[in-house]
Amino acid sequence: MSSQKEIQLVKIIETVPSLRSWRKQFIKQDKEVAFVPTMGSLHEGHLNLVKQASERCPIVVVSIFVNPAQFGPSEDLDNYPRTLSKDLELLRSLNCVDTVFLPKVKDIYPSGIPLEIEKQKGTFVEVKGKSHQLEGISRPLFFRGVSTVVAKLFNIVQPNHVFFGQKDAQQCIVVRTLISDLHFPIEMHVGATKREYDGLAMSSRNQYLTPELRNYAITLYNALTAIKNELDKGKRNREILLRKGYEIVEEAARKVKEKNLGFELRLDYLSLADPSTLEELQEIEEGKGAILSGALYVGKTRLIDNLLFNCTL
Ligand SMILES: Nc1ncnc2c1ncn2[C@@H]1O[C@H](COP(=O)(O)OP(=O)(O)OP(=O)(O)O)[C@@H](O)[C@H]1O
Ligand SMILES: CC(C)(CO)[C@@H](O)C(=O)[O-]
Ligand code: BAL
Repeated sequence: MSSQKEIQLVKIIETVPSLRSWRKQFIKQDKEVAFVPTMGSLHEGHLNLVKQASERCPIVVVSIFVNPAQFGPSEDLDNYPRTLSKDLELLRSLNCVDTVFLPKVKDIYPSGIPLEIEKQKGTFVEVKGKSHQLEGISRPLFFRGVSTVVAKLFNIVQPNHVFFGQKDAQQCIVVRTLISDLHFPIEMHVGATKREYDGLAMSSRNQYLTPELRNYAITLYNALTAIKNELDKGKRNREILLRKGYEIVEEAARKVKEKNLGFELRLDYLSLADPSTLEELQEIEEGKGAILSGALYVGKTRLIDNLLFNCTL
């Protein structure tokens, strides 16, 4: 008998009909399928979701698709990191992924997908009421793009369980609503945010950061942590809470300016929002929770992060 651990082969599927016909066998075998949608450039945050998926289901599908519809016309679609061979290596090394789905843009968007909304044709999905706040203020078409691709991928993969990361908190809320409103027979799971040694949330976009930018990328997490500490101490007023966060960002931005580092540290927003409505809270009522989140431009790189207070996604 060989002492070597059996290495599981990872199937790579690139077309919708092949994915569908591969998927069919598990319906007949009554085996549940877990699905982890990604845009690739994988890191420990993604891999952790994949491991959770394999603990839940015997069959695991990961998709890698950089979805044009969720990028604004002046965002980083062209530069978004694409590291397919390394991604496949990482997924193989986990030894628990059955199939990696790599669809083509033309198959997901048969009518094409220009980034200008007036030129778009075809079918789009919008989760109204959960998409216009927070991230939706800075990225007005972002959740329309996410909801559309997620609905298409769910229809193609037909998963029983799907896994998303807390790092993209509003995305979790939008997808949960979509699953419920469109009656997808899917159970959603949210994995905790994986962080670097100093607390920076792992993100594919961290690859854009030079060592100098990386030193300041932690500012958002520091601001959120300071606010969370105040919450834990019993403070409940928005102004008092957020002031702590603004001070931390202002201090770091001042340092960047003084040192003449050649980039700008700019806060996009800090938010203290109701976990169900996503509306901004003036005061956190007794027994209620909040989503504490923000976005920070570190040079040209826009990073997001969040911490939860007395709530889940
Ligand atoms: N640090 C993390 N911890 C846990 N899950 C994560 C983390 N980063 C991303 N995810 C999750 O992985 C899935 C795929 O995300 P995506 O491919 O966009 O990666 P990303 O690192 O979030 O990239 P981006 O730089 O675009 O934010 C999403 O459900 C996302 O929430
Ligand atoms: C869910 C997703 C894969 C849709 O493109 C993307 O928004 C992401 O990676 O978080
Ligand atoms: N993880 C979210 C993908 C995006 O920012 O486009």
